[in-house]
Amino acid sequence: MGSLKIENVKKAFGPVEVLKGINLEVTDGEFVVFVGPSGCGKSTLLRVIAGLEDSTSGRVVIDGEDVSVTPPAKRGIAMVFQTYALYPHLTVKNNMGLGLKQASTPAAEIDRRIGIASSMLSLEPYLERRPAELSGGQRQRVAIGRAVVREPKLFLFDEPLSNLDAALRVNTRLEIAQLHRRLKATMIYVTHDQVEAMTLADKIVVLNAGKIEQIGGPMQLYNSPANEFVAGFIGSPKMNFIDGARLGETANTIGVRPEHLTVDPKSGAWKGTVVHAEHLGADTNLYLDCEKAGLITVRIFGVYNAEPGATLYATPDPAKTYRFGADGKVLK
Ligand SMILES: Nc1ncnc2c1ncn2[C@@H]1O[C@H](COP(=O)(O)OP(=O)(O)OP(=O)(O)O)[C@@H](O)[C@H]1O
Repeated sequence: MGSLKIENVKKAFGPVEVLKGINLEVTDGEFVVFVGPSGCGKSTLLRVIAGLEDSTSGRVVIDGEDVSVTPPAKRGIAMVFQTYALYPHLTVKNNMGLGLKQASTPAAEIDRRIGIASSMLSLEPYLERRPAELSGGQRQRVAIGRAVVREPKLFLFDEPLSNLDAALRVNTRLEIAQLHRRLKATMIYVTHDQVEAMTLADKIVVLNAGKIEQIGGPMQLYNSPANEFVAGFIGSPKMNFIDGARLGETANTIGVRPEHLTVDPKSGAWKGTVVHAEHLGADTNLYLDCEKAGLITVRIFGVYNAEPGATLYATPDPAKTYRFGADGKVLK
């Protein structure tokens, strides 16, 4: 079991309040991702759940038990850090087993659990190596393995892929997704990368300046963002925001995703000039400077040849256009 309830958690460092009243429920087996820009408080929230940081007020409840003042080691959690935090002088096997040994787990049980975890994470060939003899990706798998053997109620991941190169990040992301499916464990994962959030999460918590902007499944946030912040944060390239007044609209801002615009050289809603074309192979990002809408991004599936300076018309899909009020909230 591994449910979590966060009740009105606030955290201040001196006069600065970095968590401004967080409420959240995580059910057993869920994969929840905290995402938001740098400094929004996601790591602090994770550290409060882990007990590495005391909240200023509010409660953390794990499996129905208030653990707000319980020391980290007694909360039934295991944390995986960005920096791996492995002991350099210990072998992979001993790094993975150390926590269990310290908790006086019988040696046969430690071996059994290391066997299962190392097989899941393809670490069997490296058990006798030391961290310095491993690649970054392998080290992170050891850090994940060390969490797995503890059979925690909650797995906490703090930007675990940030130190890996792009290809390894994709591989390790896939491994974490498969691990979650196999273990059916509750996982809480912090990242500033919206792609990681979209690909891993059952539920995404979008944080901004110490507050939750929206909670929802990846597609819910993509299709029905509650406000301009979430609309701009989820999705890549970012949603285009256009001043409503420029388009003769009553809404303060009009939002349209680059993939929900089409282009035509002869006619369309917004006449523009090609500023730049990015050829990504599978698709093309066009940057258009439009008379009405200003500088916008259009994403076209496949290859599209457009010379800078050429005239193109962009047309938004009206069914996929968002309207925002002056307070940034989406208008229904
Ligand atoms: N120990 C501390 N003392 C004072 N301020 C802190 C401390 N830890 C974090 N902060 C501040 O709290 C805010 C939130 O930090 P936090 O690390 O939670 O953000 P984050 O969303 O995880 O950002 P990042 O993605 O950059 O890691 C930041 O402004 C940070 O400077």
